[in-house]
Amino acid sequence: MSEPSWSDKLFGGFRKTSDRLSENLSVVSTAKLDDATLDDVEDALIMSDLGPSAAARIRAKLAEKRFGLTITERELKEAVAEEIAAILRPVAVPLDIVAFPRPQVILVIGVNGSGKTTTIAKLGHWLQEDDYEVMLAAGDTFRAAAIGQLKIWAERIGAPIITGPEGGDPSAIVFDGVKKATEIGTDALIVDTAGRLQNKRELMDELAKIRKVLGRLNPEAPHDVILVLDATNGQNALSQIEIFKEVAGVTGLIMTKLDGTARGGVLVAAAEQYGLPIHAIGVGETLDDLRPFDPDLVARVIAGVA
Ligand SMILES: Nc1nc2c(ncn2[C@@H]2O[C@H](COP(=O)(O)OP(=O)(O)OP(=O)(O)O)[C@@H](O)[C@H]2O)c(=O)[nH]1
Repeated sequence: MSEPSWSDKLFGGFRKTSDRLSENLSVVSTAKLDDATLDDVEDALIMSDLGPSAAARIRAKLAEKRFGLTITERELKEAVAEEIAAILRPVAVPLDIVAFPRPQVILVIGVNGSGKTTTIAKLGHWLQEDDYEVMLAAGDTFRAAAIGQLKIWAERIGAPIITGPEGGDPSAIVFDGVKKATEIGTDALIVDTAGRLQNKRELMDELAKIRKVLGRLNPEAPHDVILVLDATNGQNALSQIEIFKEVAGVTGLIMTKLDGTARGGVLVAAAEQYGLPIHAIGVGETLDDLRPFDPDLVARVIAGVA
């Protein structure tokens, strides 16, 4: 049997999300696009985690283009897909390795369990496939388990890793990482961090210290601060963006666990509300399950017309 194509896999992963939106939109069936129908569409979008702001925007666009026309369910879904794509396109920004001098320093933050460690490994693997040399740094020194897990992933992808003792100073590890990466000409240094939100002050202080230490080696670093979000958290993922944006200067997002959740609509809410680049999406637990963020395909999959 041949391997499922990427869009089949994406569609499979997003099935619960698209089923939910389809089900919510099907209340509309063939109908005249009047205020009452538009209300139903807006409610369906909100119930599917797209958020009130994206829902209002999509409603307004549908009204602008088709008010008073009779529309089939399929046409409605096509039209919704088009408006979702319009929201997603501006934030679909691939992660480019452009730092000069090398390495490009990529800090990865996110609450425990968001998929941060796995995403670091997947991202490393992805960059290696594009012929970049990658190094990892175990800056989450808060838990020994985090260091151990990252070591295992580093071995699996065959990337060097900089570690320190549990409870050690993350900025010292990052410093060592940049020095070593510079010495051996590594393209990207991907840094795991302890993304605890319980204490904003501590997190801010820790990141400020990392920035200060990095600044001594390269004022441009860190080049990227990527927030990893777990889509299954739904609206809660949005409040994490809000907080991390404020305390950590997030430059981009990766949303994980889009496979098997009905809450993938939150991707659209995040794009609409925050406008931060979405570099990639995670749709599974293996190394190949980090994927470029294709806004048109994702929009069609969410709307159930892929
Ligand atoms: N289904 C699915 N599972 C994922 C995805 N990304 C990560 N996971 C799983 O989510 C769990 C948590 O992932 P980790 O990478 O350990 O998350 P973390 O944020 O580093 O968590 P801690 O190690 O607890 O801080 C693991 O079981 C991963 O296999 C994804 O895209 N899809």
